[in-house]
Amino acid sequence: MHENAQQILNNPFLNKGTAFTMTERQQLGLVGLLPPHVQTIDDQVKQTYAQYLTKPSMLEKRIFLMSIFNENRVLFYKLFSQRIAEFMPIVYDPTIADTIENYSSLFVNPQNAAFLSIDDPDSMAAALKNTASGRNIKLIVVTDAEGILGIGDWGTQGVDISVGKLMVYTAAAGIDPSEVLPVVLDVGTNRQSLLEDPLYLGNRHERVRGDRYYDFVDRFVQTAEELFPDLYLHFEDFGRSNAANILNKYKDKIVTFNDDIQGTGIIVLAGLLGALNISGEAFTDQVYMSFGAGTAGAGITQRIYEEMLQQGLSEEEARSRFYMVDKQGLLFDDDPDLTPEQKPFARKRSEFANADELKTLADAVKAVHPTILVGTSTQPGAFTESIVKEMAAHTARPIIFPLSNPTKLAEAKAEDLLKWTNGKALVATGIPAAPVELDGVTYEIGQANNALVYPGLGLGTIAAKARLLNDEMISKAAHSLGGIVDPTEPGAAVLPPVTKLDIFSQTVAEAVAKSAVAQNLNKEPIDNVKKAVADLKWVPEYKELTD
Ligand SMILES: NC(=O)c1ccc[n+]([C@@H]2O[C@H](COP(=O)([O-])OP(=O)(O)OC[C@H]3O[C@@H](n4cnc5c(N)ncnc54)[C@H](O)[C@@H]3O)[C@@H](O)[C@H]2O)c1
Ligand SMILES: O=C(O)C[C@H](O)C(=O)O
Ligand SMILES: [Mn+2]
Repeated sequence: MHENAQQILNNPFLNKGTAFTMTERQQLGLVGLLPPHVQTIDDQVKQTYAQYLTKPSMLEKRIFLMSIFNENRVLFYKLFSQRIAEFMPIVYDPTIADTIENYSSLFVNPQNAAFLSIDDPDSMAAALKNTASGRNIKLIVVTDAEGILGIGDWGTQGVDISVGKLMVYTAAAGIDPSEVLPVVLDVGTNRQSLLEDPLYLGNRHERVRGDRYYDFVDRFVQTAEELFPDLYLHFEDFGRSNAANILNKYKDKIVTFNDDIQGTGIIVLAGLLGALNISGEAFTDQVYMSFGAGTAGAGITQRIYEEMLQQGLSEEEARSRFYMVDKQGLLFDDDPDLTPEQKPFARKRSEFANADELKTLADAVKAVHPTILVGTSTQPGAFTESIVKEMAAHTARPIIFPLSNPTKLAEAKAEDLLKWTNGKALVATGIPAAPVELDGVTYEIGQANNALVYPGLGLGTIAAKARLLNDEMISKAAHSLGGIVDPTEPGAAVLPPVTKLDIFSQTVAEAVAKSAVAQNLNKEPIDNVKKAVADLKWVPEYKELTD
């Protein structure tokens, strides 16, 4: 046996399985290691998909697809890119939540992720080098797993969100899978059931907080930047008390992105622009209510506020359009528990005769009459029939986005929102939702999930070799999604369909890269932005491994 043959078969970036040609088999020492018939990638895709169909549950389907991912990246992405809309709920949200909750007991393969432990910070550079293994890393998704989706703290098991987000980057935007690195910062977990689980694979202690935590994050950022100079650093699912701090610390220095704050802000803004395109109402006339004013809720609010300014409102006028509701009820400026991100949007008690009574969403909706209601609260069913009907009684086309993930945490179902409002509600959901039939109209439901924008945003920023990812680029990303849906079509969705994710990721990327170049943020000259984006795109085809 050729000494590298087994290594090649075990390397998912090189392995082609039965598709190794006869010449490759001879030159690489693979003769006899594979059944004699050489398959094409299309044969492999057909066979793999047929096996996939035999798996009885979404979780088993995901486990099967991940076994292909573990063994052969090109085959995995060939299959995924042909069936993006079908596979998204399996590979990504909501099924990914099940695999995160069960990560330790399901563990078979580390999936080329870097596990960085706060108990061993001195090994960080070695750990990153070992996992990169000489690859030119341009994109990292890092999590500390304190706020995974809406399911909370999952310690080391949260690594799957980094792996999953990166899979969508490649399937949607063609980011080269050999140039990405999923990372988990294991700083402990406060989930007692994990600490007590004999199978738990992470550090068995409570989350480290304060300076030691921030020093560890900083050491990670510095080390990653040194090792990978062209890095786009994506932060995912950090906790409410850290996410914005980390973004604010680094966003003016390096190319960094917080998906829950910025990605969600972009997709919700795009969804609102789509909804108002359908209703014909003005953006600046809207009254916005955020239910669940945490990382995502505050990030979205800030983006919508920036848009109000851009559309001509003064800061004071713009602020007057926003209301935040969290556990306490409507947020007021005398509340000592407000987060720094909530403060600018908290109201004065003097604005309401009954301010002290506004302790629930129902009270707040009744007092404010919002035209837009966005849920990022992790409270299932919080958008009740009576709340929705109350909202619809005061606005012709209520815009309602229940965005909490996964499915079990959504504030409402699209179907109910349409039924309760006789089809008037303009709806988008965090997880995919089937079309709704009502009174002879088929309502397509847009998916307001940051996965619809972060791949294009990353592709555009990397293609432009931008020094930073700034607000202007973010705003352009949100606006670029307009014009894909025909708003005159009855039941039109507020956002473009996931079936076109690969196409509009390109659109987003071009808009973002163009903005970077227009602002002189590109580190190297670029004459043709479209070409720069197209040239970066990786396609899932086998490359000849012989010389
Ligand atoms: N669709 C998307 O693209 C998208 C993006 C990001 C987050 N999300 C979802 O949004 C949810 C929140 O995520 P996050 O990262 O902002 O988490 P977070 O913990 O930072 O924020 C959640 C907020 O909800 C508040 N909350 C909890 N119980 C409440 C109650 N009973 N009433 C009102 N508010 C309550 C919390 O106090 C907190 O401020 C999650 O379910 C997540 O999956 C969706
Ligand atoms: O991961 C998702 O589905 C979207 C978002 O980033 C979330 O945290 O819910
Ligand atoms: Mn997230």
